[in-house]
Amino acid sequence: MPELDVVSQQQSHPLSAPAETAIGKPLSVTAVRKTYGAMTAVDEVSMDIAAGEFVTFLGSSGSGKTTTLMMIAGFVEPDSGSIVVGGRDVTRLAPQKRGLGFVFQQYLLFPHMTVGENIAFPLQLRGVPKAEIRRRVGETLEMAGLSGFARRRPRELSGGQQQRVALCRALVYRPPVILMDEPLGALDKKLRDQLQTEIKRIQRELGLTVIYVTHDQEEALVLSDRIAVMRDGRIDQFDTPQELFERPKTPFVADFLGAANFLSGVVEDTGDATAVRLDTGGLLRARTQQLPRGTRVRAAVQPGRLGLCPATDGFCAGIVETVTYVGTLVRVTLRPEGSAGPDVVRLEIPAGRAPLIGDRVGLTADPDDVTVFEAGTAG
Ligand SMILES: Nc1ncnc2c1ncn2[C@@H]1O[C@H](COP(=O)(O)OP(=O)(O)OP(=O)(O)O)[C@@H](O)[C@H]1O
Repeated sequence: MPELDVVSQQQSHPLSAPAETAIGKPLSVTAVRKTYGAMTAVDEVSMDIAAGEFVTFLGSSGSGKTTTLMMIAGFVEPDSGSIVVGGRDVTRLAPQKRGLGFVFQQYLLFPHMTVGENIAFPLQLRGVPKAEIRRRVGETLEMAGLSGFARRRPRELSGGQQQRVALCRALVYRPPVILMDEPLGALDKKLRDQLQTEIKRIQRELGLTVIYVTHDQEEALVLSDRIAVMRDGRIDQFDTPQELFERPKTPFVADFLGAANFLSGVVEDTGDATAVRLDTGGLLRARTQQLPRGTRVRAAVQPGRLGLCPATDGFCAGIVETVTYVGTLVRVTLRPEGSAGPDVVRLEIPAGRAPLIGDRVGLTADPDDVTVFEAGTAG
């Protein structure tokens, strides 16, 4: 049984603990709202997060990610709505009474304490006996690859090491839910990739529930079981990375996650697929949404889902403007023919099929990869 697998993995882990303390708890946010004067920072956000799930709040600056996280943490009081962790309503509880762990961008380590003392601190607060503290600090350092660093002070560590200590300090008392706000934001890409892998490994091994804030799409895609895409204090869509890519519910989601191409047109035919007569003249088929004939629409296609064909065969023809090699892929930009289309269409295709700059080519797309939005849909 899968549940037993999770428990047995945990028991073999250095941070092993009874299942009821080590496995993450579910969390429900219901209609939380926060205003600052006339500004609505978070507008009736609701979500149910399962035990052991890794959820990311993704959105541009000012979309309400941090405010939502801070309401869950207890540092910001919601105007209305409720927050329930593991069946307990914590909406009006002080942060330290919620039993949650935090890791923020600024590591917030105590500079006068050693690494070991920093990690021991949350356990001391909870009155854990000294011998037990020593054991748990040692185990946590080992898990984070920091054995041998216990006596150093934070200033004697690199940024990545300090961030790992901050992670250890959040993990050491085995909180059922860990909240992370751009914890890797200050680090360079290589270190970020490495720590992303570690965070994910630890989260899986301990079965923790994690809520993670980032504005970095790639980071969200790598880490998350589900992503809440936020805009203007609301959740546009809360789904798995695959669903967000394949079935974006708004143009904003299509654009934010994949830098989609948008092509305008009018629904000409419905049936097995929706046929869209594009402003550039061609016919594009989409299987995703049925809209009445004559509806003005925008069709979204991700760059990786477009293919090249002879200029006369595709739904759109154009001239290749740039070809950029990115490993085994090439990024191609195409200037579509006709004055009514987008300025440029972006494709990402295998390097072996790269066209030449100046080639006149056509575009193809599988109807399953085309999402159609009514023109005027927000975003
Ligand atoms: N204490 C505050 N007083 C007034 N306005 C605030 C306060 N905190 C946040 N806001 C506003 O609420 C909105 C949401 O802010 P929030 O920090 O939640 O966004 P965010 O998505 O986390 O952005 P970022 O990625 O830039 O951190 C913003 O417009 C912000 O200016």
